[in-house]
Amino acid sequence: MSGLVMPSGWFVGCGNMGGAMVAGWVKAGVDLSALTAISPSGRDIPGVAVSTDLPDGEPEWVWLGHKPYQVEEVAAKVAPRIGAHTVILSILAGVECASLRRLFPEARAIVRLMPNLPVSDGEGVTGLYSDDADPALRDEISAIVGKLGFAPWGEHEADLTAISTVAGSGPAYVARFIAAMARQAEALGLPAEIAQRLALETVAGTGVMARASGEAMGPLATRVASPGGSTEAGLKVLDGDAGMDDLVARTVEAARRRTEEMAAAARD
Ligand SMILES: NC(=O)C1=CN([C@@H]2O[C@H](COP(=O)(O)OP(=O)(O)OC[C@H]3O[C@@H](n4cnc5c(N)ncnc54)[C@H](OP(=O)(O)O)[C@@H]3O)[C@@H](O)[C@H]2O)C=CC1
Ligand SMILES: O=C(O)[C@@H]1CCC=N1
Repeated sequence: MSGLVMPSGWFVGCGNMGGAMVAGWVKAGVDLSALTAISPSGRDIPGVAVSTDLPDGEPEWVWLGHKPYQVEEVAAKVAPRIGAHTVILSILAGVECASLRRLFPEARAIVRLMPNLPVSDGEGVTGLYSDDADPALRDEISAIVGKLGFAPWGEHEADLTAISTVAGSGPAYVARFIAAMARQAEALGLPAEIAQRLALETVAGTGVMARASGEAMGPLATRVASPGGSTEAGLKVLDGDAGMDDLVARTVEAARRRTEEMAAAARD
């Protein structure tokens, strides 16, 4: 055990993302004995007690991990069960603090988090934001969420949109990039399994190396690309019109627009 104890409470909707957070805490040795995952299906969630209904007693922390469009329905059940000491911690994409405060008027504090899936291995990114959490609560939350990886607090609520559309969605984008690299390795004649593995190891290895050295991406790429060589020829395509920057800009903008739509839906 890490000595860290999760405050008593509920994780309401603990699916792909909530389950990844629980897995990360279990690996980090966080004591989850006071946490109950609320799962309508009652399916097993390794590392945490599961209930199909809200347990008795007033929770200290309530994590919201269901889908954003379910927030009104969930709040109708949860809000009457919380007290002035309860903290709401929401991972719902787009749903703003003001919307959560409207739905949970009694809560001690409203905290928004934007995690990503690698939290399951302590390698995640989790953006944090609150209008009303005091410094002691922020420190307590940072200690727990910091066990899942990099966990910066945003200065403005809009920072969470940036974190969501880049880091929250990021593992899906990176998965597409790895798959595209693997397809090309296969097209050049490698067996599918080797092609997949080399694409994955290339991305993972580059990340590990860059994190260890702190080297910026520009010089890193330059170290690979010999002048007049093959990488330079490849980079001219990636760096050209409608290349990587344009593709990523359009991708992130589409995610940002959808985040704004989800925020607007929850404001009603
Ligand atoms: N997936 C990701 O990478 C990220 C997701 N998020 C956010 O996390 C949230 C969940 O996404 P994700 O984990 O992918 O979705 P999932 O569908 O995997 O999980 C949602 C969970 O909600 C539970 N649920 C369904 N209906 C209700 C209800 N009425 N009351 C309580 N719980 C309910 C389900 O429980 P069961 O199946 O046990 O019945 C399900 O496991 C979303 O709000 C999303 O914006 C944020 C960052 C990244
Ligand atoms: O797709 C979504 O809406 C959420 C937000 C970031 C990752 N998944």
